[in-house]
Amino acid sequence: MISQFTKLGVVLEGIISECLGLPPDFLSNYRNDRSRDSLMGLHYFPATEDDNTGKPAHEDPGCFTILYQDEIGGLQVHKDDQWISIAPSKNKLVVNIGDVIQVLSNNKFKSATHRAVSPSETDRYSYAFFYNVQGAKWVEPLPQFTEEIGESPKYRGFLFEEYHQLRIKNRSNPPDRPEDLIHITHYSISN
Ligand SMILES: O=C(O)CCC(=O)C(=O)O
Ligand SMILES: [Fe+2]
Repeated sequence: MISQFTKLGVVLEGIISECLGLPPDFLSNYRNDRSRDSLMGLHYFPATEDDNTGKPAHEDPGCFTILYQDEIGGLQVHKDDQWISIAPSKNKLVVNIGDVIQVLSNNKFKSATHRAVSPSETDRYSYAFFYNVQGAKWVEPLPQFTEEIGESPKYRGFLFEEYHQLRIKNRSNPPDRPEDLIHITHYSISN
């Protein structure tokens, strides 16, 4: 399964690079080390009477994520102030843009805010394949989306590892107030 996702990711890297107006091999060169890519199998238990949060709203930190959900459904994407349910289908994969692409493109592409709702009375399974970058990778808005077009960078640069660790800490050591959770806006430059 990992090798299938990896093959698909290589195709998607090219498509996303071209959609951004970059050379088709841009992302594959940028992501020259695939050691941080990971496949996660997720098992959601049925919702309880007062809580149907499967996975709370978030953006994925890496480049992009390929999601496969079973026929139960529950994946939702936030758009125009609404939660849109993504209908499950055996033949459907969902690709979410992640924070790294948002930063590289200086917000031209937005990382998808999404969540998973737990089903009532049944279990749910999904798979997420995370296309990350290696920990030592420096992430900052590319000149093509800043100085070359007269735009100021919307983020300061950071090491992917640092951001990834902060995101892991959100889960392992959650802050008392939800507004203190670390998002990519942690690196925003306010002009
Ligand atoms: O289970 C799902 O459909 C979504 C999982 C997800 O968004 C994640 O693991 O980052
Ligand atoms: Fe996610």
